[in-house]
Amino acid sequence: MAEVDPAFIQPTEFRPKVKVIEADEIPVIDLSGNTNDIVLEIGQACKKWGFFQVINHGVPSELRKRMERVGKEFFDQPMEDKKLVKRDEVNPMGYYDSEHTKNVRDWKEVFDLLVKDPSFVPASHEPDDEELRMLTNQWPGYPSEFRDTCKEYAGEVEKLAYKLLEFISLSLGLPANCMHGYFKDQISFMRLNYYPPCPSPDLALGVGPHKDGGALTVLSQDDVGGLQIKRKSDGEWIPVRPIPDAFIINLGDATQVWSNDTYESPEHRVVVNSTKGRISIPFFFFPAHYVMLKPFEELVNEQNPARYREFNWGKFFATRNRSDYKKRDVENIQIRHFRI
Ligand SMILES: O=C(O)CCC(=O)C(=O)O
Ligand SMILES: [Fe+2]
Repeated sequence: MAEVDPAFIQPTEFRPKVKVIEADEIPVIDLSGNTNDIVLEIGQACKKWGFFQVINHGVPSELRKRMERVGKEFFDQPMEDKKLVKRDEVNPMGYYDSEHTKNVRDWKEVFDLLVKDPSFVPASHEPDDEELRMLTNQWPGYPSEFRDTCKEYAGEVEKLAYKLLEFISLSLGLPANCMHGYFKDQISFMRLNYYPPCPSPDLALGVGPHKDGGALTVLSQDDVGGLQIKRKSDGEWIPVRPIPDAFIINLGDATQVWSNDTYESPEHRVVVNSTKGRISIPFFFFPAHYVMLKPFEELVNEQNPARYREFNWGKFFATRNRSDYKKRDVENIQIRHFRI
């Protein structure tokens, strides 16, 4: 990716401004404190931003560094070696460098892996097609510790994801474990993102503006920076400052639906720069394919009726993923399409 091919060029309204706002910051929450305080802080952060960072989260710092190192070693290989584990129409897991967000190509390379191997997802987005497809991981031979490190890291981050789900449930006034059952056959996946230096960071984006789909995302970023969140009050793009050893948490569409819009799935994007490559590792905490998404009954009443009709998470996921391979002319599916 030496110079900017027209496929990467964002429409004018999506291009990043060179000057960014530094004043406002998303909250940093210490998970070693008292549960009531944590729940209160998480509730406030979810309402205002849908984004926060956590420290003292229980994931060993050494493991995270190891994960970042093996990820970097993988991406540093020649392209022909990375292509040995390239994803294709049959297996969407593995390496690829041509993802599109909103039909513009992202300036990044990616390696995707399932947290549960195998995972089962709908074979197609067609509503009446009940066939399932089995997804499995493919692993690179180099670096040799890649597979074990990914598994160990995903296991630790999964524990953190469950813990966060409990805090979020409590912050909505719901029982701590009210969402656990949805994740028994979770289709969560983990992604290693590598954003190479870009000769025209004013024209392209690492990831275009989007919302994450699942319950929540647990994101590790290195010290380079580039993630930005769209501030609800004025639409400004606010950078999410790298904090050593903190994880960034953002809510996804499923939580927006479950909470009946008490919380929103925030829009975010990634800007790139001309000098430094960047690694980030999101863990997308996704329910099982058969889960039907709808607002929790406890959060619905006459004054506050359900804002979404019930829909199947697996079909939503399958419909969204259709746009990954090629440019499409139609807008990708969004939860607002299920609004009542
Ligand atoms: O790289 C990042 O900081 C965020 C990436 C992201 O938003 C995504 O992969 O969904
Ligand atoms: Fe995202």
